[in-house]
Amino acid sequence: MDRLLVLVRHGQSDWNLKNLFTGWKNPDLTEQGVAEAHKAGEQLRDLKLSFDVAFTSDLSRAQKTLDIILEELGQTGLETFKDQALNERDYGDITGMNKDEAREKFGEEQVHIWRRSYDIPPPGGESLKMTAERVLPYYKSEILPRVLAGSRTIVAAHGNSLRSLIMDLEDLSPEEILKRELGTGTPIIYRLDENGGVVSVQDLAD
Ligand SMILES: O=C(O)[C@H](O)COP(=O)(O)O
Repeated sequence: MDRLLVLVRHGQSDWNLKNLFTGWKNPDLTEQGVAEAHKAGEQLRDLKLSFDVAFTSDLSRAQKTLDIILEELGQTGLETFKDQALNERDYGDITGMNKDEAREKFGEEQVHIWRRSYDIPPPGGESLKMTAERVLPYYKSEILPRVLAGSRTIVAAHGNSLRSLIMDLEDLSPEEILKRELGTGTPIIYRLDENGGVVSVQDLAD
């Protein structure tokens, strides 16, 4: 049985381009982001992959990325579940702030801790651990059972909601996930065993 799980971070958004902390805000894809989504769809098509079910967040940059990918695969109208459990990490009070300006105001090290530490949240926002605490229950109750039943599954979501899932899938330590950067619009292809363990992983960025 093919237990296929493809994860893809949304294409570049307007606020990625402007270098702003985005979190739960809802900017659109840029032209480059749209192009990245088309490329992701082409890459999956070239690998002759298709899907039985899709999952995405409540935010339009991820939904549009998924729509474009499905269009490239000739699969518009595929059964799709949208849920805020897959939303980006909430950046709290620093949402909307420029990342360079935040470094000037709070210091390089503090901003790095907010962005990449495991369990220290930005003020009023979510740490990666808190993000995992909503992503993983949703993954385990809604997504994984379908993958294990043989439904070929694609998940279009966000840098940190996907990092929290990848940490669990690949059994990474807080130190290891710290260094894991996900490219915009770049699919990662997993094949799972009957218990949900990873048999193979192919990051199309490599
Ligand atoms: O929410 C954001 O600003 C980005 O999508 C992810 O931010 P990060 O690169 O700080 O994890």
